[in-house]
Amino acid sequence: MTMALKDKKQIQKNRHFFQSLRHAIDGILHVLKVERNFKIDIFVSIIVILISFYYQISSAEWLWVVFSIFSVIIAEVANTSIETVVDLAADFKYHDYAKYAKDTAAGFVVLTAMMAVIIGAIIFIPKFIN
Ligand SMILES: Nc1ncnc2c1ncn2[C@@H]1O[C@H](COP(=O)(O)OP(=O)(O)OP(=O)(O)O)[C@@H](O)[C@H]1O
Repeated sequence: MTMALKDKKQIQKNRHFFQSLRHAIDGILHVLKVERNFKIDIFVSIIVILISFYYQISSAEWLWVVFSIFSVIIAEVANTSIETVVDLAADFKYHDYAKYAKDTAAGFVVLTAMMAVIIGAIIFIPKFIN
């Protein structure tokens, strides 16, 4: 809705790459605005990046850290997208399928976060111990 209003209620296809990119950035900023968990994800990601610099982790470890951070962020953006479509389709009325869709989307985020925590534990616990 916000994006459509800014773009004079555009519903036709984007005309060029930068228009597509601007809408994609609008989408990510929208998630940042409406999802409290997303702000927490960004905060935790910054902490993890600072710890990674402090311990001077290897290139291979950086790859896993970047993979983990982006996985959680991507999952949050996908979750918000699914929630928005569900609200639109269900019109904010209770529906069992709306619950399944939202709960499974939330499960996707939780599984991704679990993976990130496990990867983080494998990389950082040995460094914390030594
Ligand atoms: N239209 C609906 N019909 C049935 N259940 C719903 C509906 N909308 C929300 N729910 C239930 O309420 C929960 C919270 O929904 P909401 O849209 O507020 O997600 P949220 O709090 O933003 O979730 P998350 O923390 O995963 O981002 C859903 O996981 C679902 O179980």
